[in-house]
Amino acid sequence: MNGERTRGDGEASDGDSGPARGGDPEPGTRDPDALLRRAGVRGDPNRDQHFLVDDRVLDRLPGYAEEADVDLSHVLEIGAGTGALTDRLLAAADRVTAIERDPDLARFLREEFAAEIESGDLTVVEGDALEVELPEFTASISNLPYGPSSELAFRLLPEGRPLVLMFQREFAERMAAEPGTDDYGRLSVTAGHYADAEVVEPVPKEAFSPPPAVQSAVVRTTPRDPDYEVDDEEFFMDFLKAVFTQRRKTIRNAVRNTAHISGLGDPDAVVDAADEDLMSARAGNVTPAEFADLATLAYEVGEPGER
Ligand SMILES: C[S@@+](CC[C@H](N)C(=O)[O-])C[C@H]1O[C@@H](n2cnc3c(N)ncnc32)[C@H](O)[C@@H]1O
Repeated sequence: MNGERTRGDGEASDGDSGPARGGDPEPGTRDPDALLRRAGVRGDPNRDQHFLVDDRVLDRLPGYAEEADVDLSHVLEIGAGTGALTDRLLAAADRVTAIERDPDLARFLREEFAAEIESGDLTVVEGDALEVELPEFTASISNLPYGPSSELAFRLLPEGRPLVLMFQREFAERMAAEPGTDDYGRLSVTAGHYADAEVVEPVPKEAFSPPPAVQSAVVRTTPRDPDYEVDDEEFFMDFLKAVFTQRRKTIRNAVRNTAHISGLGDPDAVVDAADEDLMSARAGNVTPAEFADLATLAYEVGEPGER
């Protein structure tokens, strides 16, 4: 642990730790405020830049993977910023690959972590994490940029690796929600297709500089196969998207009203062939396995076509 300092307690004192004082700091000891000062940045919310400055949260993030016995031989970090989390990851992992889109921050990371790059412990990839080729990694631990967080999560989840990711709190809770709860929705089913998801820590705005507009939360996902089978994964995802656009309607009406999204040529055939009770339910109460059975039936009898 790096002490019990939190944001705003007036103890931002070790601003001279790190290379600026001469010598290379031990991984896991860099002060987040000092990194911000050395990088000379403030964080631009328009570029999804909210840097973690609470040491306790930074210290706990790799711990969520460690306590789940996650293989940390090659950790992927998306959106490395000034490297406060990168530094903690270097202390916990054998090897880290850090992706950062902002060229100024990528340059700073290459300077700040020159020794770790030189030793092969760290690779800095400058680019958009939605576009660059991802390396083979054993886990990802990231404070994600919130703008593309959904796309990034669904880029990572199919890789079948454990993830510890910071999201907007509402997104995190929807991702981990169970059927029958207010938060349960398309995101819960689609994320649950790849992994078990749990919210391990809510994180207040004050943990970041600059503070974001909304609260955050850390989600840990553990990959596993779903307890159902679907013939066509793409159709399953489109079918979920379709019926959840009408979550207040019965599944019967949702299937009928959303053929333009699901691509079903004959939604009535699906309604006629499906279980009556299921057709009278609402999407928020239907389990992933029930959705999978219904999507399989829809694929067989509903004439899926162009989407
Ligand atoms: C929420 S900040 C986290 C920074 C750092 N990991 C931390 O915890 O302090 C997100 C970072 O992702 C970067 N970023 C934004 N969009 C990105 C993208 N599409 N690909 C890679 N990095 C991105 C931002 O420049 C920013 O440094």
